[in-house]
Amino acid sequence: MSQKPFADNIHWHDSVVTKQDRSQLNGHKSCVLWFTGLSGSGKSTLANAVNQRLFEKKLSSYVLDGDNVRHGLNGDLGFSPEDRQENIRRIGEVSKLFVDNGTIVLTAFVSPYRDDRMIARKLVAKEEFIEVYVKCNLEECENRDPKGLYKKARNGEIPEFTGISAPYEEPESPELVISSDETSIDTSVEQIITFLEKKQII
Ligand SMILES: Nc1ncnc2c1ncn2[C@@H]1O[C@H](COP(=O)(O)OS(=O)(=O)O)[C@@H](OP(=O)(O)O)[C@H]1O
Ligand SMILES: Nc1ncnc2c1ncn2[C@@H]1O[C@H](COP(=O)(O)OP(=O)(O)O)[C@@H](O)[C@H]1O
Repeated sequence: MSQKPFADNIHWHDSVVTKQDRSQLNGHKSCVLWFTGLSGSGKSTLANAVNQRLFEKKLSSYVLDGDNVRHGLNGDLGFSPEDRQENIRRIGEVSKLFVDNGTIVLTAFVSPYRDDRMIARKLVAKEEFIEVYVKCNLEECENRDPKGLYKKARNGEIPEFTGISAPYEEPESPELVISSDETSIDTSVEQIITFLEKKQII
């Protein structure tokens, strides 16, 4: 079966209200802040802290979080490489819609495979995709173990666990690297906000 079996019968509708119109209304540009890193590295913590700062500045932003999205939209997916790819593909498409809506979307997914992250990157314009590598050594992630998952993974209760029994491919040229095992949450948030200001997104 072809990947898009109904493509011939589907037609694209351009929106009358454009992304530029929405950006003008919001007073800022839109983008994807794509947080990637090991479980426990701090993706959710940082994405939510940045989101809070943006909210306080009265900017339009939204967090898409791995755990939450897997409860609904991607509830049918597991953690095989194929399922992770589909997970990231869907999140990429959802992010694109948010960007079109003029929103700064912050995604917090392990997204361990370079090729999958590249698929998400290519869905939006070059300057709209900001890969944020939340770098944290495995030992520190295991010490944090906020959900007790590393313990379970070490006990063999969770197969294909990233960092333990499944790979994490480090980003080669991310727009931002946050060393969360060396940098405080506040300083990291500042680093990301400063980046958005420097790029004149906000
Ligand atoms: N096998 C395995 N490997 C990695 N992570 C696992 C696994 N099983 C469950 N979890 C929990 O699910 C969260 C990762 O989901 P993601 O959607 O971010 O994963 S992925 O991007 O598709 O790889 C991840 O959330 P975070 O801890 O927030 O990263 C884990 O809590
Ligand atoms: N500098 C830091 N940056 C981010 N998180 C940190 C930092 N120091 C400690 N933490 C803690 O590490 C844990 C990271 O968990 P979480 O944000 O859920 O990670 P992830 O979403 O990557 O799985 C949280 O309990 C957070 O408070």
